[in-house]
Amino acid sequence: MNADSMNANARNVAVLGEPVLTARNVSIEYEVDPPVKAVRGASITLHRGEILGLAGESGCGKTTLAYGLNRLLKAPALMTGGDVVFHDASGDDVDVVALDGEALRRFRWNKVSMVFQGSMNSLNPVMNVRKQLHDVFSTHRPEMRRAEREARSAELLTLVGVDPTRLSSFPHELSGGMRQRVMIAMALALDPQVMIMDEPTTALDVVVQRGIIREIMRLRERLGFAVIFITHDLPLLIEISDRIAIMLDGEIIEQGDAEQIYRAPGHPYTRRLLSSFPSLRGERGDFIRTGVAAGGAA
Ligand SMILES: Nc1ncnc2c1ncn2[C@@H]1O[C@H](COP(=O)(O)OP(=O)(O)OP(=O)(O)O)[C@@H](O)[C@H]1O
Repeated sequence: MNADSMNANARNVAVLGEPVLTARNVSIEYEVDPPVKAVRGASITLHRGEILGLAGESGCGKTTLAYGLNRLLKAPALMTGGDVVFHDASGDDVDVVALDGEALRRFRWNKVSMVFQGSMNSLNPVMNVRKQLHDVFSTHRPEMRRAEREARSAELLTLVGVDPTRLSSFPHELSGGMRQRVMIAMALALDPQVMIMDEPTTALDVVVQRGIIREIMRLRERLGFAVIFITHDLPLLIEISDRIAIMLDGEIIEQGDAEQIYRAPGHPYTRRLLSSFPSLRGERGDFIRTGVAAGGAA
């Protein structure tokens, strides 16, 4: 991260203040034999417009927590305790754990959307991009007319850096990077206030990854949504996040400003995690400067 973007992030944190999603003491178990306590008393606060990075080694519970926050858990996973509250821009607080039926359906994707690990493979192979985007609107915005759906679909593709002529393409006609951009467009379709991104670029090559991350950063600046960004790539996380939460064995063991976590990690595990990425230390022990946050098209 360069000095300017670091300062911009610091400013964001300073003016953000207001939470958009608060999780307190969330516990999630897989009810198998023996049971797996995948998330244990996790508390996080996501502020309006910020990027909160969630880091930790494989199996520590990041994906399970993300699913819990968006009420996407399926058996044998069960949230055994805790509160999740969404603080809507309208001023209403939504008890996410209590939502069900129609209210839950309306909440998901409208308020909080998710880009899953490997989600580029979850596009329907026999439908073109237009139909898949239009379906989001027919389900969630039935009042939209066809011409509006078409215009919004084209606008969304443009936003994520895909030519709108691709609306007519089928998934197999797109590269992996393009498919992932289409998934991000779908997650953006209903203008959510929070996007949860679980390893959104891991399956892609590094150059394509960087392009997509840059696009996400730009979109966040422009549209103002908050992001929970999950990845194994701690250097990337330090570079793009305003704040970082570190997870170990189902617990959030440390949470703070990205710069603070980088410069003065409080927990021995965080120090170990940081030292496992030698690339994080330049000659002067400064932030790496790859320019992801700084811009330039992919
Ligand atoms: N369906 C399941 N049944 C039983 N245990 C599960 C199930 N899914 C996940 N787990 C366990 O829950 C724990 C947390 O898994 P989770 O996938 O949330 O971790 P993660 O940090 O996201 O890992 P990764 O980075 O590899 O995706 C792990 O011990 C995992 O083995």
